[in-house]
Amino acid sequence: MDAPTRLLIHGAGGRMGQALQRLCREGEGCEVVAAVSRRVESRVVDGIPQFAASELAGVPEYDAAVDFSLPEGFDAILDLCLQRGKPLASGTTGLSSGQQSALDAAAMRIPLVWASNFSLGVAVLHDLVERAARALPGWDCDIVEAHHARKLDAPSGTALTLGMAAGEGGATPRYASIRAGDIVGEHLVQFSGIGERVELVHRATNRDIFARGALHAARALVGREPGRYRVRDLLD
Ligand SMILES: NC(=O)C1=CN([C@@H]2O[C@H](COP(=O)(O)OP(=O)(O)OC[C@H]3O[C@@H](n4cnc5c(N)ncnc54)[C@H](OP(=O)(O)O)[C@@H]3O)[C@@H](O)[C@H]2O)C=CC1
Ligand SMILES: O=C(O)C1=N[C@H](C(=O)O)C[C@H](O)C1
Repeated sequence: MDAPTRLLIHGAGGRMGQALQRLCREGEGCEVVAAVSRRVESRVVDGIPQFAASELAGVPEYDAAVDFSLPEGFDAILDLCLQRGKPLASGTTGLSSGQQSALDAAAMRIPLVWASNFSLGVAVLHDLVERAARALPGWDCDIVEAHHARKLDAPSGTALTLGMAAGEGGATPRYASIRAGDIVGEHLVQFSGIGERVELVHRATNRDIFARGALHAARALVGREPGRYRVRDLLD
């Protein structure tokens, strides 16, 4: 059997970080060697070593990093992966255009993937949206996304990426955001013509779909040439 992939999880104390740590404890072929959050209360939780963001430079050796933090924490994990020459799988949304450019530059030196949504369903939805936009020229295109009340960025990263797919197909999307309750993540892309409407919808009901996708991507990056990979490049 292959040795488990040694992972650094950045943003470990958050909703996604907790899901990632639980899945790694349950299997997934990964061992978490460092769980990094803004602040830590205990040095070890369920056998996983915990580090504060201020201690990032001192984390132990790892094979790949998985980042689900916030834009203000993103630069530090990208820098660490560059210094150590290690792959990075990031799902942090709300990044600035400068941070996206930094990802492009880093991809000359390390293998990395950034995805606004690591679910398989949304990967398929991108293609459907582009195809619908191409087939329905002149129709109105609206993207409505709904997330839990604590989500900070709007529109969601997924909505913006779906908007780019619609744009590739020639549409000019408008965005609307709902922040309510504990909604995991829902995206509706609506094309409206005269007398008819096409609706493409994805509903996430569990964060494990994102976490599994990111863990798979992180493992798949190990040993690859430097480059900016897409989720679909890393599917089996
Ligand atoms: N691409 C995808 O498939 C998905 C992307 N996301 C995105 O992932 C990100 C995280 O989401 P979620 O888990 O819900 O958010 P949370 O707010 O629950 O968690 C954020 C985590 O990041 C940590 N953090 C914040 N600032 C820093 C920093 N400066 N340095 C290090 N760590 C920091 C927080 O630390 P502390 O615990 O100490 O506060 C916390 O652990 C968001 O951008 C979200 O949009 C979410 C789901 C799926
Ligand atoms: O913050 C979240 O929760 C999510 N964020 C991502 C986004 O901004 O699109 C992906 C998913 O929808 C959940």
